[in-house]
Amino acid sequence: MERDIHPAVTDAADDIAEMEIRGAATIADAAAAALGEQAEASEAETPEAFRTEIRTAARELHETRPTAVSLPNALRYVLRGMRGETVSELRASVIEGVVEFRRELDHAQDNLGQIGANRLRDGDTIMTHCHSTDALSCVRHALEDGKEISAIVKETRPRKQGHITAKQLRDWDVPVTLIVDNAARRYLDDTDHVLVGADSIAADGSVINKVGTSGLAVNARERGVPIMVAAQTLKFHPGTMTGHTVEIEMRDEAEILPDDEREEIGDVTVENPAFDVTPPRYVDAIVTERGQFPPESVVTLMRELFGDYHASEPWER
Ligand SMILES: O=P(O)(O)OC[C@H]1O[C@H](OP(=O)(O)O)[C@H](O)[C@@H]1O
Repeated sequence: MERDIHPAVTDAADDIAEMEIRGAATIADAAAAALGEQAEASEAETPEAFRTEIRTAARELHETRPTAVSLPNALRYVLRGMRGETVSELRASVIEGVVEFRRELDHAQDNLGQIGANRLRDGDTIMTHCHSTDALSCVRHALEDGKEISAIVKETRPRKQGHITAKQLRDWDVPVTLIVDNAARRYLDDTDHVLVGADSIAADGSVINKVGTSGLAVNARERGVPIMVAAQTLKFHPGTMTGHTVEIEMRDEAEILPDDEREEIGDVTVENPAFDVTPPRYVDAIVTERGQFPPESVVTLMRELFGDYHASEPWER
């Protein structure tokens, strides 16, 4: 069956695993697009062969990274919409589902951005962690509303995605101060909002985001700086409604300690968790395309959105 998988799927899966494609929303978008290419190019001769092919492709994409729930949510969206009696009907339904999913994702990010922008005042300084397209959508809308925004950007070790944020903000003419992660507490005194994204939001309102978010949130709370999480509902983790926890991805040690440096230090254990969990009490608002929510109340919206969720995933059948 493996040979029927389109190169667009294996390439997307490799790029997601290697973080050439990264960021929860971007990963979801790329995975959906790859499923669309699989459907388009499929040479399956029977409906069952077609279904198997799409499920196999979805499984390959699913196995890349475990934490951002936007990925399984995207795959589920497309696979649940797969219907028809013939290969061509099935193909059309998958392609249509992909187009619809990607359109909704763009709309959600745009709507969320407008809602998040309403929280920002003219002249505010934000502090960012990592690179989040949902968070940047809030800044973009605030700028479009004519507000002046400045940014303190944490570089975000070990992969320094803060540089991507800094570049985007500079392209929008936003004044940027880049700091090392360890300087964050000092600069919170100059910050009006901490603004971050999310890879997953749990049913209790916990925010799973790039490692370092929880420490930043605790420090911000101590300093009285509000913490705003920009996360479209695609980031809601349905499994957490039924007692599952969100798996935290452990990445390669070499991201922290390259081999040559390791040789100098000697035999040490290196741990490289990519994400951490910020408890709801440190978060002021979760901004979604459906409005802003205190973290403790997201479960109500999750029930509405995932009411029919059950643990068996469509790509496992
Ligand atoms: O969906 P958007 O808002 O773009 O990004 C959400 C989150 O995804 C990223 O993870 P990684 O860099 O892929 O490990 C960051 O943790 C970021 O906050």
